[in-house]
This record gives sequence, C-alpha cells and structure tokens, in this order.
Amino acid sequence: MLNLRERLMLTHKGHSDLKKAIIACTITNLSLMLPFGITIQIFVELLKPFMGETISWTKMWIFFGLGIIAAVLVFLASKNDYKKTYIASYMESEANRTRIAEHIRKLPMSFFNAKDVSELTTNIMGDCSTSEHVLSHIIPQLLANAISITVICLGLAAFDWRLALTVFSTVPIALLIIVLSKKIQNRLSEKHVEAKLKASDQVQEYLEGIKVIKSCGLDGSKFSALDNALRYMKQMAIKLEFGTGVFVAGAQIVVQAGVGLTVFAGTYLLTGGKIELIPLLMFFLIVVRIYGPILTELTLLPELFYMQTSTRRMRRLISTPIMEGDTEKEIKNYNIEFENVSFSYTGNLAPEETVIKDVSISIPANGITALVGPSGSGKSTLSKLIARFWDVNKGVVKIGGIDIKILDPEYLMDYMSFVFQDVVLFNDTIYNNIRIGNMDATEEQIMEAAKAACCHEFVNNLPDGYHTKLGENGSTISGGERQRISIARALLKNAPIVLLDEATASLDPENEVLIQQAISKLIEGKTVIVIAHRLRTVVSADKIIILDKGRVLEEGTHDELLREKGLYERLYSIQNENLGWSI
Ligand SMILES: Nc1ncnc2c1ncn2[C@@H]1O[C@H](COP(=O)(O)OP(=O)(O)OP(=O)(O)O)[C@@H](O)[C@H]1O
Repeated sequence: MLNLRERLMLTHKGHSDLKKAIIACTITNLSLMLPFGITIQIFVELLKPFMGETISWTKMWIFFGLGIIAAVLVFLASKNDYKKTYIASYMESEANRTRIAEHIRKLPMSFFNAKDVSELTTNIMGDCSTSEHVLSHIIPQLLANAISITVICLGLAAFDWRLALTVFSTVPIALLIIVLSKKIQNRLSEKHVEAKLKASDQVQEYLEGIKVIKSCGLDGSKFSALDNALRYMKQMAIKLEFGTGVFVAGAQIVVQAGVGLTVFAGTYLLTGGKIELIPLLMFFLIVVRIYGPILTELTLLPELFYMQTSTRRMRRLISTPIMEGDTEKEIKNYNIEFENVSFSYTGNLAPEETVIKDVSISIPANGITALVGPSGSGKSTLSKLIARFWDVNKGVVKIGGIDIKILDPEYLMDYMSFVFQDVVLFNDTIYNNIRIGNMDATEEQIMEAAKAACCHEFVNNLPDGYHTKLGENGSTISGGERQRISIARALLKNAPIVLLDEATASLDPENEVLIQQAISKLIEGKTVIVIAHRLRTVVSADKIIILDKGRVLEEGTHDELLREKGLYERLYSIQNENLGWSI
C-alpha cells in the first residue's frame, strides 16, 4: 500500500511543503469566514428595529473597524497561502522533471526501444504539469476545504445539532456517488491520456516527415493517421468530460437537496417553538455560504483521480531499473574481448531474434580494428555492446580484462569517443557543441580541436564564427561540416577508445579529404573500432573482422583475408568492380 507521498510522487521537501500549503490554505478559508461573520453581526444589528430594539452605532463602528482588520487578515493569509502553494508546487514540479530526466538518462537502451520519444516528453512535460496543477490548485484546496467545512460543521452543531445534521445529511450520499464512480472515471482518464499520447506521437511523426509530406504533395487532411489520432483524442476528451460531469452534477444536486431539507427542518423547529426566527435566518445564511465549498469539493475530487493516472505513469517510469555499476575501477589497458557473446534486442535468444550469435573475438589495444559485413550483419550492434548501450544476454564483453557489466555506463563512457553517421548536434552555438566533449576544456583547447578537425576555416566564414547557433540538429550547416564538428567534439574528449561509424552517404571529394584528415588526428595512438562500409578504407587496418548474420565468419589482415578467398575477398572484388560505376 503506497503512502500519500509515494502516491503523489513527492520528494521529502515536496511532502513537507504540501503539508504547509494545506495549513496555509485552511487558514485562508477560515479567515474568509471572518468578513462573513461580521456581515452576519451587522445583519442582526440591522434587524433590531423589527424586534423593537434600537441599532447601536457604537457596535456598527466596531464592526466596521473589525471589517477592515478582517480584510487585512484575509490579504495576509492569501499572500501566505499563495507563496506556500504555488511557489512550492512549481519548485516540486521542477524537482520532479529533473528527477525523471536524470532517471531516463540512466535507463538501458532496451527501454527506449519500447518507448516513443513523444511518450517520454509527455511524461516529463504533460504528467508533471498535471501533477503541478493538482498540487497547486487541487490538493491544498481540497483538504483545506474539508478541514474548514468540518470546523464550521462543529460550530453549527454547537449552535443547533438538529439543523447541522440536516445541513450535512446529503453530503455522504454525494461523496459516495463520486467515490463509486471512481473506477469509471479512472478508465476514462486512462483512455484520454492514451489518446493524448497517440496524438502527440502522430504530431511528432508528421513534423518529422514534413519533407516527405511536402514532396509527395500530401496535406494535413490526407495524413490520415494524424487525423484519426486527433479525432480519437477529441472523442475521448468529450467522453471524459461527460463521464465525469454526469456524476459530479448528480452529486451536486444531491447536496443541494440539503437546502430544502434544512428549510423544512428549520420551519418545523420554528413552528414548534424550538428555535427563534433570527437565529434561524442566520442559520439559513450560513447554510447558503457553506454549500459553496462542498460543491467545490465535488468538482475537485475527479481532478485528483485524473492526476492519479499521471502519477501512476510517472511511478512506472521512475521504478524502471537503471543501469548501474562501479564508478572507480580503473581500466588499465584497452584490449576488448568478446567471449561467447549472444544478444537479441528483445532479450529473447530464440534463433530468429538473436542478432549476435556466440561471438568470440579479440580487439587489440592501440590498433585499428574494422568490422565488416553485409547490411544487418550486426556491426553496429557489436559496437553498441562495447559501449554498454545494451547488456549482452549471454557471454561477456571485457575491456582490459574487466567485465563491462560491472562498470557504471556513464563511467565507461569516459573511456570512449564516438563518431556516428547520424551526428547529433544541439540547438546551441558551435563552440558549445564542441565543448560537450569536455566541459572543462579551455577556449584554447576547443579551438585546437576545431582546427584539428578541419572546422576552423568554415566556422570563421560564418557570420558569428564559433558563436553561430546551429539550429535544431545542426540544420543550418552541411552534412560534412556536421560530421567534422562531431569529430572536433570527440578530439576534445580525447578518450582512449574510439568507435567510428564510417559514413555511408557519399561526401564530395573535398569534404571527404577533410574528414579523413580529421579522423586521422582523432585515432592517433587510440584503440579504434571502425564500422566500415567501403572496404578500400580498411585495407590498412590492423585487424578486420567479417560478420555475417550475427556470426564471425573470418578474421585477419587485408592480405590474409584475400588469401582466404572467403566472404571478404568476394565483397572486396564486388566493391572494386563498382568503383567504375557512373551515370
Ligand atoms: N534497436 C533495434 N531494435 C531491434 N532490432 C534492431 C535494432 N537495431 C538493429 N536491429 C536489428 O539487428 C540486426 C543487426 O543490425 P545492425 O544495425 O547491427 O547491423 P549492421 O551490420 O550495422 O547494418 P548496417 O550496415 O545496415 O548499418 C538487424 O537485423 C537489425 O534489424
């Protein structure tokens, strides 16, 4: 059974802040009764002439003064309440977002395989916003209302317990209606959240595929998946509103029936001489006032149920186990060994799902090892296993004799640099994009890395030089330039192991030469694993490993492999023939 803190996904500070917010909100609610109490006293005073008494102006002035004091008290209480509820809830929401983002960073890649980015965005932004709203607007109000209603109820009971009982007699029935409808509301909330997710997923796909949509002459209405998702979301939103509205309206009618009952009971007591007219009128006034907070309670409860759907999703995410390990064990040499490694992306080692099959290889330190093989043979997967992006399902991967499964993935990353085909650049300046390689680097070191990666010249030709913003994923510069920035980043990191995914897309000769120069600098004296697509680039590698359908087929140097006359020799001669290909 989860406690309130766990249910609402609160930090310890958030939990204690919430308690303070509830107290502050209760004080505000009770302070709001002061002007009301004073108004009633004035009302009693004004009725005196009808009872044959005279109005006391001294009392009226005192009430006037008290009214001003009450207004100041309400202002102070509201100010305190505002600070305690809103500021605290936004701070809590920020803490939660950071906590989720931190957690996501440490999750295994298998998690991302099963999740869409839009779902995670919804987790970080949408679910946190829902809980932020509930923490700031719903829970403090809900509990404070409940406390002040109870206090007033006790006050009324002290005045006349029979009438007080009548006033509140319908409240339990109304609450029962809301509580019993919780299951239906939860189901509708789940469906609504699911529909929102689907819609945001489709919007993302639509925006990412905008080039294809334009080039194929499709328009929004023809993009039926998006259309359907938006329509479904609309339907679910209406269903949720309707499903909730029916129960809330029903419960509110039941509560308001209490007014009629009170009037009926009051008149009965009055005619029986058990209550005076003026106290009864005062009672009626209070009753009208007290129903406001009760009706509000009934509308706030469904919002609390809706929040539970969001927090349930956040809890699921935050309880997904992260990849952890040793952060101090020093790797003394960079020999990489695969010992009987099998791996499948689903975790199931059934033959049709296994993409790496019983691989045992050795990648020597301080040399260049090329991974070669047909498309889908498992080259990229092997490199991902070295970086512990995924954990192997069978066997071990060792670096310097240490099983990498015992190392913390982020710590392991300190030993590695990557140059992938799909370069990831951030919407920031070129300078900051390079600096990601080593956040402690000096300006001089950053410039040096940029020069070594052949970036300096093109960067200097940009209007703002190193301070030019790159747009989303470096959309404002060419593919070759993007690649060189990523090499500068890797150079700055200066990690002992370099994983290189050779670009498949053809670059113009000038770019190719520049990238080649940059890479030569990057791999100097390092342990290099290169995923090679063009075999002429691996001729001088110290070791070439040929993969086919997840198995190691051949190993050796270029000359040895040519002599073997196996798959490598076949692929090499096919690529040589194609060199003469032209249009
Ligand atoms: N994230 C993933 N989830 C599930 N299966 C994957 C994933 N990535 C790759 N695969 C599958 O694993 C197998 C090996 O893929 P991998 O990318 O390692 O091959 P590759 O030799 O690098 O191919 P290419 O040269 O075309 O890049 C393929 O069948 C591929 O479909």
